[in-house]
Amino acid sequence: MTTRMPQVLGSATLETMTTAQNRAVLDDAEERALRSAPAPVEEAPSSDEGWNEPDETTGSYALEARGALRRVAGLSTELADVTEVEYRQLRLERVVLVGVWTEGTQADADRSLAELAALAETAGSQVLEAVSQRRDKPDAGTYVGSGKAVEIRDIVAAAGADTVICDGELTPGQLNALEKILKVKVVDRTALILDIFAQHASSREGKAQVELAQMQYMLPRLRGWGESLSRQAGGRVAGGGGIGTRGPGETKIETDRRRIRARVSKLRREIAGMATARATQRSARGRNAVPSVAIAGYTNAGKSSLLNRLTGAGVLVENALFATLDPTVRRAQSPDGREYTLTDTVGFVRHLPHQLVDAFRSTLEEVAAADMLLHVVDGSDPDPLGQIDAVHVVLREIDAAAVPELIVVNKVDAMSEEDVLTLRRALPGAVWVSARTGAGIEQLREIVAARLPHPDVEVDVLVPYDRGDLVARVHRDGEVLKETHEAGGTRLSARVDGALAAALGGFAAPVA
Ligand SMILES: Nc1nc2c(ncn2[C@@H]2O[C@H](COP(=O)(O)OP(=O)(O)OP(=O)(O)O)[C@@H](O)[C@H]2O)c(=O)[nH]1
Ligand SMILES: [Mg+2]
Repeated sequence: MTTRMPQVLGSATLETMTTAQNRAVLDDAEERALRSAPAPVEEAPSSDEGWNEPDETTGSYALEARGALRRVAGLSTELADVTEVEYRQLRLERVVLVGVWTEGTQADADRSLAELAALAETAGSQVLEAVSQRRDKPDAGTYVGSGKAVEIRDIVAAAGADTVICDGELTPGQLNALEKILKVKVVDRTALILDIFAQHASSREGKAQVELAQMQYMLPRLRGWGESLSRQAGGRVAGGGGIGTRGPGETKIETDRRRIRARVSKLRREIAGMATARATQRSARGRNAVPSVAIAGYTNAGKSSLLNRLTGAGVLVENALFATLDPTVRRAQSPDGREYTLTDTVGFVRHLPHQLVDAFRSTLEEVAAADMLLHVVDGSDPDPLGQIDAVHVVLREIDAAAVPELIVVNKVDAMSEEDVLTLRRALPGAVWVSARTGAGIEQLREIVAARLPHPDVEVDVLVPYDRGDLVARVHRDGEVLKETHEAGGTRLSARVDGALAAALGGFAAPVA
């Protein structure tokens, strides 16, 4: 009695349209798309591999398709081009924030919304209102539940907002259903963070990584002509759309999907190439046995400020979330003269979208490959311990949990004495600094120096005065325990790595 195929599509009709051979390569959605497919309106860029798939360009339906209705360019509200992804077109200007909290205290919920507000402002929008709701779990259909959604609609209308941002990652269905009720654009936290990353990416690698993450986010959320394919493919055929709107919309979606998939694999290859280059640089540094220290931590904790303070790097510091996306490597020197590298990295956040962790994996490898981690925490934040937990979650995800970590509580200048005392009890092993005033920085340098991996060969050598280069190398790469100047040269007792020990091999000091 009931058929799964939409009624307008008799399989007999399909049979007459396509050859058996063609049908073999078409999936259900493509078949439905072809049924009313207009001639392709635009040409795909030839560089996008995967675009010229046989089912797109060959087959007996081509003639039929040419006789079908053509879409008139410029009247469609859907995406004109996959590179203009949906959320880039968002104008997040006047927004209302909506949160659902399922666990924790009211204060936790408020903090989460305050962070969402900071994210929204960083993305360039003005926050008009924020509402949160306590539920056992988000409503599967509308995230907040349909009754609450109606209340929110009134708030949105009264505030004159054009966008609602939900504090979580919503399913495409939830986003759709909410938009229907609220009558404004609905965006989730993941889309918001992706938007900030897109605005801040500047290097070729950063841009490619952000685009990859955006594409991954967008794939399951493509919509055409106001209806989402996933709703239709899921069997719940939308009532209002009708034959004419549904078909061409789907065609475009399938086309976009293919192009996005092709773009995703191209981006993956590009990013892998750039990651290889960086891994080579890293292993070159490794060969010289220069210890590496990575600065990681919650976004806006002051990581870049700390790098600047420790090395005079001149890296961008901004009171904005995710100001830094590209890793910056600088040389630093310990008080005893040993060199090491310091790497500034992208900041973390609670529930960092998995698409971003995945796309930025190669950048984050800098952290996993480091000898030591300076985990910078904003001590003036209302919830520093929560930030530390969130950072640990991401560190585990990128396999960096085993790297020795030194907690650096920053912004002590902005903390009350009481807060310092409380936090000191919770973080007994931490170093306390202010990148702004310089307080605690010397102590930090010393602790870092003491914790750097120690070269493992102890030597006692007499280096002739014409080999000042070797003495300099010992100072730079090794650890000098004792140095005296004697008639025959510089007498050094030091700890060095294997390569340097070999270079010093011929200068063993005479036993006294
Ligand atoms: N009061 C105070 N503010 C600081 C201190 N260190 C950094 N800041 C401020 O904190 C904000 C963020 O600093 P950044 O160094 O950009 O922080 P980040 O961790 O690199 O941030 P992202 O790259 O965005 O993740 C800026 O407004 C800094 O001026 C400090 O010791 N005290
Ligand atoms: Mg930074």
